[in-house]
Amino acid sequence: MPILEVKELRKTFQSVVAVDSISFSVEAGEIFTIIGPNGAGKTTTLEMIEGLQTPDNGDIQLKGLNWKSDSKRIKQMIGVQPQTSALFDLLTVYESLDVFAGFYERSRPIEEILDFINLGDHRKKFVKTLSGGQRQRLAIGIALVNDPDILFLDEPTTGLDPQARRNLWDIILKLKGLGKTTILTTHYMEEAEKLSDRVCIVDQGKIIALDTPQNLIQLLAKEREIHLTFPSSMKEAQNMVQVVKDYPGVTKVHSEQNVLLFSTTSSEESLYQLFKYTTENQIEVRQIGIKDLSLEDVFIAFTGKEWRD
Ligand SMILES: Nc1ncnc2c1ncn2[C@@H]1O[C@H](COP(=O)(O)OP(=O)(O)OP(=O)(O)O)[C@@H](O)[C@H]1O
Repeated sequence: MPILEVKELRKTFQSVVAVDSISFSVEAGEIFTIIGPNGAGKTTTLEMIEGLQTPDNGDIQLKGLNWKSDSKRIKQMIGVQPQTSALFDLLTVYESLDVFAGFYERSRPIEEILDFINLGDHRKKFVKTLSGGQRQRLAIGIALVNDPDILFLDEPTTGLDPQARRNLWDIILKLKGLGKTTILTTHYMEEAEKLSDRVCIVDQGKIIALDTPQNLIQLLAKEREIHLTFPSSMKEAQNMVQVVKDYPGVTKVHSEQNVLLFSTTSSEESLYQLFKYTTENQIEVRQIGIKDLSLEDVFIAFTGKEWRD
């Protein structure tokens, strides 16, 4: 049984359809990422699952329980990362965790959480003196106080510098090591690609693609762009255009100075023939490149729009 099941979730605000019939399920232990541009409906979706907003329509099951009849049990089972603006500036790191732990019947030892979020040395620091990354780590610690099975992290790395973002990635991956299920939202494609078991791309309240990052990229990977750089003369690159254009699967080919560029739907076969030809004819190749696709390419392919961070 999935740990979370969402069916045909819908939420409107006056004339705005924020979430438009979204359905998905998440297995225990997954890092499941909802990614989409500003206003796509990520926070609204998350808040409905967290019980903070009531859907107009649809069904949410957390370990088979629903908010209407089992809210007390669900609250013990989920961990929600608070907005860092909701932290109390005049409490210390330790006190912040202690206050939140008091809200629950069962809590994880605070020392263990401090260690987990790498704030052990800062336990006596006031929240107002923490860096952005440290605040976000504290917010994850707060989500962990009741030792939940499922954690909800809403854009935990927005606004952080690259190093602080990477430190947070390490913590999110450690959550997986503890066996937790994490539902994450982000604006950052690279983050979704690095962390997620599965990625759900949303735009204008609808799911436009849902799969593992690798499968999403694979969907588009049928055609690859390959480029070959020859030592200096333009002659080889120009001559090779004539050779490569007849290879099976080649859809486009041209040369730019000493570089040959082509697209092919059967990259292995094309490369095999190409290297056979250059070896037999003793043509030196200086560099070869195959363009890797990213989740960003997937988004553009599905929506026809440029990705906007
Ligand atoms: N309380 C509200 N009242 C009116 N409109 C709302 C409200 N909450 C969200 N919306 C609208 O619903 C749509 C989805 O918003 P939501 O915050 O869920 O998107 P998001 O993907 O989380 O965006 P962001 O990345 O900017 O946080 C937006 O058009 C937003 O303006």
